[in-house]
Parts: sequence; structure tokens; C-alpha cells
Amino acid sequence: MKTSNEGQEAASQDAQQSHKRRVRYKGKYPKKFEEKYKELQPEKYQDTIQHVMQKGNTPAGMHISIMVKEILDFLEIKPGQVGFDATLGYGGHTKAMLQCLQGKGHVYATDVDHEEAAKTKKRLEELGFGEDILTIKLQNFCTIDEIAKEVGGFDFLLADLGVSSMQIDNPKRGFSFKVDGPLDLRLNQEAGISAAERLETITRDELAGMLYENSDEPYCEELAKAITDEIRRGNHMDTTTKLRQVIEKTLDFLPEKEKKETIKKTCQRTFQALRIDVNREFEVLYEFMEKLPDALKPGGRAAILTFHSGEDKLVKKALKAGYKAGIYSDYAKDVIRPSAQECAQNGRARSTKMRWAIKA
Ligand SMILES: C[S@@+](CC[C@H](N)C(=O)[O-])C[C@H]1O[C@@H](n2cnc3c(N)ncnc32)[C@H](O)[C@@H]1O
Repeated sequence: MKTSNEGQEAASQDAQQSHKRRVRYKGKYPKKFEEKYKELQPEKYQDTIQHVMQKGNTPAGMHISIMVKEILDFLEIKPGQVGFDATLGYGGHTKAMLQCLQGKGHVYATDVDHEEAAKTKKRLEELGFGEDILTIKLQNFCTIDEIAKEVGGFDFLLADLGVSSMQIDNPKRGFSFKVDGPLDLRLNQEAGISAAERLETITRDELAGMLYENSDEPYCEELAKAITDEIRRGNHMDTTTKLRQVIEKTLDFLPEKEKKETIKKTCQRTFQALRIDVNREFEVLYEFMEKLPDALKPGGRAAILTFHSGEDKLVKKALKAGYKAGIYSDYAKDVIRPSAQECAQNGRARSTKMRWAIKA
């Protein structure tokens, strides 16, 4: 039997003999997004997920549904009813609505994100929500009229606008200025053009207008000039990092104490403006709001969550006009906001505004 010292010496000699060449250091952490986050394998790393959520963050590959209680309280879903979830995403709201049906009735859901919708379909199927009670359609929610016609209208409806956490967190999608990735920003990567392609042909004036109209960007003129100048010089804005760097350079004149925060907010607004543009979000929402009344059955209830002032204004105006015209028997005169507790637990809930209406 070897003593512990002898053991260490032998191990050291073995190491010297076998360690002729240093193996290239691959890095302590996995490099790819899929390898990086344990949260992407929820069945394996439940503790990690709980830990991330306790800190008020969203685990990678997941989306924490917002204002679930407020939505369910308003929708008053009863077994046997037919509902529409315009924005399937991770399926959290869909699941909560399905549970209210207690096995009787049906939910139709749309999403344009083929990749995430496939994962959500599988996840919900595994929870017992198969095609007998849930139909997922890979189409834009502005086609609500076609679905409503097919199924005879809806008793309840939810639209939780914008992007999911899975989309924001995935660098391949280009939604976040915090990680390097292609400047894509499409919800449906199988249709339309990416933000990078859009910037290739946009004029300076149009870009300034886009940044102002879609995000109230105070530095829209300066940014539009800087971005279009860079592209003209051959520096194509094809990655999130390149766009962020131009924003940083443009705002370099700001006083040191406000620079960091202003750059962060400007990046958020610029990416948001581009996302709204490439996905035609205002046009699509306008069309949806126009078609909404006819898609609801008499007494049908609709709840809509928005995440920036442009969306909220559009929803508010449409609901108010519908109420005045007698199409809705009632609507939310004031927005409903998530509780302070929910905002503390989920930072992404902070900008949420909920509005609702009941069909006459
Ligand atoms: C905020 S997430 C929804 C999260 C979902 N309520 C949940 O609980 O997991 C928004 C989703 O709507 C989808 N979406 C956005 N605009 C859409 C549109 N016009 N038509 C269909 N889906 C859309 C996005 O791809 C994204 O998956």
C-alpha cells in the first residue's frame, strides 16, 4: 500500500511523463449559447432555474408569463369555451388558460416564430394539452379573422405583444445589443428581411423618422447620420456589436457621468425601433385591433398586454373608439400594471400595461 506522500509523488511522476505537451486550453466556460446555460436543460437543472428566478431574472430558454392572475381574473374562462392566444411564445399564458377549461373547450394559438412554437407545442403536449384541446397555427395574429370564421368566434382572447425572453436571449436572433450576433431582429426568420438588410438601403431621413416614430429617440438625427455614413463607407451594420459601437461612438460627446446610462437606453430604443420596423409591428397591431370585434362572440372578453407607449396608444385608441361605437360594452379606461412584487420578481414585467374590452 502506498502512503499519501508516495501516492502524490507517483502521481506527479505520472503527470510529468504523460504531460509532454500542454493541451490547448479551450476555456473554462462553454462558448456556445446552448452549452452556456444550465437553464436550457430545465429537467436536469431545476435548482439553477429556481436560483435564477429568485434573483428576479428569467432563466435562459424560458419566458416568465406576466400578469397571469390579472388576466385570468378578467377573462373569467369557463369549461367548454373557445379562446384565442394571439402570442403563444413559451406557452405560459396558454397553459394557464387551458387549465381553466378543465378539459372542455378549445384554445387556438398563433405565433410566427416556427422554432420556438415547435418547442412550445411539444412542451404543452407533454403536459397533456394535445391537439384535442389546443391548435397552434404558425401565422400572424392579424389573420385572426380567418381563424375566427373557421371556429365561430372566441369567448376569450389574449395578446401579449412583443418578444419572448427566449428570443431576446438567443444571440442568433439579434434582439439584444448586449451579446454579439447577426443583426436580424425578425420574429419569423423565414420571412421578410433582416434589420441588417433593411439598413443597407434606408435613407438618412427615413432612418431618423423610424427611430423617432417607433421609439421617440432623442438622438435620431445624429444616429441616422452616423449609421448611414458608416454603411456608405462600406462598414455594413450586419452584427449587433457593430450597431452598438456606432451608437457608442455617436454619443461619445456626452458627459462622462451620464454616458453609460444614455448609451444603454439609446441602444434599447434603436433596437426596438428596428424590430418594430422589420416586423411591421404597428401595421400588424392596427389590423388586429380592427378585426378584433368581429372575432369575439357577444360578451367575449379580450385582454392585451403592451410594452411600449406606441403600442399602448394604438390599443387604447381602438378600444375607446369601439366602446363609443357600441361595439364593446365596456373597456379599460385606465391601464392595469403588474404589482410591485411581480416587477421585483421579474424585471421584464416593469414596462407592461394591460388593457381589456368586453364585446357588446
Ligand atoms: C411576449 S411573447 C408571448 C409570451 C407568452 N404569452 C407566454 O406566456 O409564454 C410574444 C410572442 O408573440 C409572438 N408574436 C409577436 N408578434 C406576432 C404576430 N404579429 N403574430 C404572431 N405572433 C407574434 C412572438 O414571436 C413571441 O413568441
